[in-house]
Amino acid sequence: MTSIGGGVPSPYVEFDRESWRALRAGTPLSLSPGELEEIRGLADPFDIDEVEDVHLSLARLLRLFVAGDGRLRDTVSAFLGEAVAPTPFIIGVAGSVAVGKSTISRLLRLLLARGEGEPVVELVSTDGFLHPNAVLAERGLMQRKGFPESYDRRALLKFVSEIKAGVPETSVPMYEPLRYDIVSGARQVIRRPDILIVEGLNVLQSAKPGGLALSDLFDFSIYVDARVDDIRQWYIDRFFALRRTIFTDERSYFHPYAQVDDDEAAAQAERFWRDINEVNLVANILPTRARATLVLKKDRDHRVQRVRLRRI
Ligand SMILES: Nc1ncnc2c1ncn2[C@@H]1O[C@H](COP(=O)(O)OP(=O)(O)O)[C@@H](O)[C@H]1O
Ligand SMILES: CC(C)(COP(=O)(O)O)[C@@H](O)C(=O)NCCC(=O)O
Repeated sequence: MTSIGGGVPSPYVEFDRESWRALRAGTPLSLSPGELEEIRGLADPFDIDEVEDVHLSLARLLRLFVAGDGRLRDTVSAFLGEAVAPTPFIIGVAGSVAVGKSTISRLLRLLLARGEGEPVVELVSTDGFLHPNAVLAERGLMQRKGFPESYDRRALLKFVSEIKAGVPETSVPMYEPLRYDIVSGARQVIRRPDILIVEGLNVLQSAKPGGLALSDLFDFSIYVDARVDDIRQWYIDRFFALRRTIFTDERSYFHPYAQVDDDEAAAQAERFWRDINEVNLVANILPTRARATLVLKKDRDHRVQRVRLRRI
């Protein structure tokens, strides 16, 4: 048993990369190099070793959890003497800006969808629930994008509750990173998936006293973790990669940063990191880490080096 210091036993089982990899237990690699390229985020050096060493074991564990959920439902059905309809299995993926949540979520979606019975797996990012820029500006929150108060938390909770309740169809608003804003009127339609992945900075926030938190509806949650200084560097590296790509588009909110010199761009990226994203990480996101079922800890090179799994 691992200890959390002072001799107090830890509620987690901890694995290094090698011992976690062994838990893949023959799970086949069902992903081509082309598919890996498609799901990899910009400036994320994610590679096939990462899938083989980390995510196949994780996919196996998630499938076991989904199967266990089904057995629990059978138990309740037996108790009630009538069949209880299955509800979607909900997975939350949390962590800082620029930590690589989207890549991991896209990969899990693909791996899980290729499991036995080919379940329907949907992925929703919480950015669609950000208030539009006009609302953020009116509330003085433009420098707080990504903070809990920058989201329509009620709408997000309603959406996940609807999914958990098994509604046949629902939809979520859409965010366009290029324009840095909600696309007015656009919706992503979600039709009763077997598994839903909800990815975002704040998905593990706790509720106000007496309230219901999003994470109360999760069947499994993952926190993607790394040292703050390493994430800062990844944020800046990605800002430079975006400068060479998306920011060159005149419609990009960040287009002005494609036109300044490298020193000015670096200074601006540092400011965005220090004044917005690091404050949010330290004040709001990191404190939710202990609520995750599983923590993936990345090293400086973006490679997962340790995995912590909560004892159930
Ligand atoms: N300014 C931007 N313009 C366009 N795309 C962006 C911008 N910032 C981030 N992205 C993209 O949005 C996605 C989510 O990024 P982020 O919220 O930082 O989470 P993470 O890096 O953990 O996936 C990533 O795929 C990233 O490449
Ligand atoms: C869109 C985000 C708030 C992330 O949204 P999420 O899907 O995690 O809810 C974030 O990527 C972002 O744009 N932050 C604003 C600060 C910045 O531009 O760096």
